[in-house]
Amino acid sequence: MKPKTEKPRTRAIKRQEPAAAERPAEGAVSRTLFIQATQALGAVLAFDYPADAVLSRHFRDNRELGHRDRGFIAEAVYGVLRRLRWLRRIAGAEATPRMLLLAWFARGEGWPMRNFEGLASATERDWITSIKAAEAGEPSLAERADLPDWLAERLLAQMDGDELLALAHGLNRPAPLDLRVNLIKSDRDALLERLQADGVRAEPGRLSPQAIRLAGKPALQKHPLFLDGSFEVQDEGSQLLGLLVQPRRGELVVDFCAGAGGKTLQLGAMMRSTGRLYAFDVSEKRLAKLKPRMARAGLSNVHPVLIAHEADAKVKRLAGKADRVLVDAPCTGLGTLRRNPDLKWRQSPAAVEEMVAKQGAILAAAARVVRPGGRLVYATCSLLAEENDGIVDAFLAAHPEFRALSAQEVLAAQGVALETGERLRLLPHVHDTDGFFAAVMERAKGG
Ligand SMILES: C[S@@+](CC[C@H](N)C(=O)[O-])C[C@H]1O[C@@H](n2cnc3c(N)ncnc32)[C@H](O)[C@@H]1O
Repeated sequence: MKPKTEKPRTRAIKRQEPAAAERPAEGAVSRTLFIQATQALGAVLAFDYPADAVLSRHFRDNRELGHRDRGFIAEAVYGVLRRLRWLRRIAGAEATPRMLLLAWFARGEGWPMRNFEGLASATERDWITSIKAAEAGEPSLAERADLPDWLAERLLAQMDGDELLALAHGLNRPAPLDLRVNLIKSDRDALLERLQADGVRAEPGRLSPQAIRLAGKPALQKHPLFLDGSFEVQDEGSQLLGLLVQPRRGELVVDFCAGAGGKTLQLGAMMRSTGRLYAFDVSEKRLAKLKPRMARAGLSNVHPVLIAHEADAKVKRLAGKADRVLVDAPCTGLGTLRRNPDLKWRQSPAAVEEMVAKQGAILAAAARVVRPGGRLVYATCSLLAEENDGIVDAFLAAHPEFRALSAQEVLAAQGVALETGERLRLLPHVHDTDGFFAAVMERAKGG
């Protein structure tokens, strides 16, 4: 079963002002805020919807929550999601959301006992004291990695135990905030200077020449440079996928799985708003989100096209015509666990199987759109070989008219020095980006 993606429901709870006696010690939080976090966590742990959607709903239903309170709740919920397996080991397999949160603050955040006064009952405080001692028994590798067994097993087929732990550690750290400069409106140095002049702590990205990495997570949605389209938020790793496509002015380019257009906007800007860039997707809702972003970015070369499926007549009409095609395939998203830690608990072997079938079909359909001599890029934000090399190997075996190009060489030609070999593999603990995979292929001139 694929996890659901929309419409979470959480119960609104009334917020009362804490009585003087309830006020927290320094570093602690109020009893009311803790109850809010418990409610939000309970809703998230149903795993019916993505955690970010459940939290947004919770905040909409509880509008009195201020910026700091929201931050506290979100961080607490994400903290528990990242370390859920470890916390259940400490707090018990049947631990309630409240117990998980108490265990998280006691062990994960290392709160001293005085922070629990006024927050937890005497019985709970006794329990917290007991769980502050080390847990019994040797944890398994999957428990240490805080991954479900099935996922740890698959990753262990691709790497050794030490690397798995290093990867898991990288996936359990919060992701930094990266921006991509819009090349038709600004350049990186100029944008950096303007942001820094506004007090935004920022530095050039280390991998993508279009990237700026921010210190902390400033809210920039109302910043004039965001509103005038000078930048977009885009993970630096994701930007490298756009570089692999390397679109040029005047070309016909297809972003086959465009979604809300994270990469479409980058491709459109690299084309300097010339040529034709088709943004295909099966989701009307996601494509609708692309439209205001295109306008803000000042792009007039993007054509969003809603398709029913990959074999839609609108796709077939472009057969053999595109200079470049990007397939940013739907996937399990396991490379984005830093941002979406709930995914490791919501995905399943059955979901992987379903994805693999879909990915193969989409890649084969997208390949038909590539002109002879044109380029095809297949990418995912998954860590699993079956969604990555497995799809590309099967595709190349069945399509002798396509040959592999070296991702490393394509990037090097654009000034990106990355020892990645033929296929791009980005990993959080190595590159400090989300996990990404990409393969670059070219259709033979007479193919
Ligand atoms: C990884 S997301 C794309 C993210 C997007 N490229 C970005 O950079 O923001 C995969 C997208 O594939 C779309 N999709 C799923 N099945 C598809 C199909 N058969 N044909 C085209 N797009 C499809 C999904 O709706 C989703 O938006």
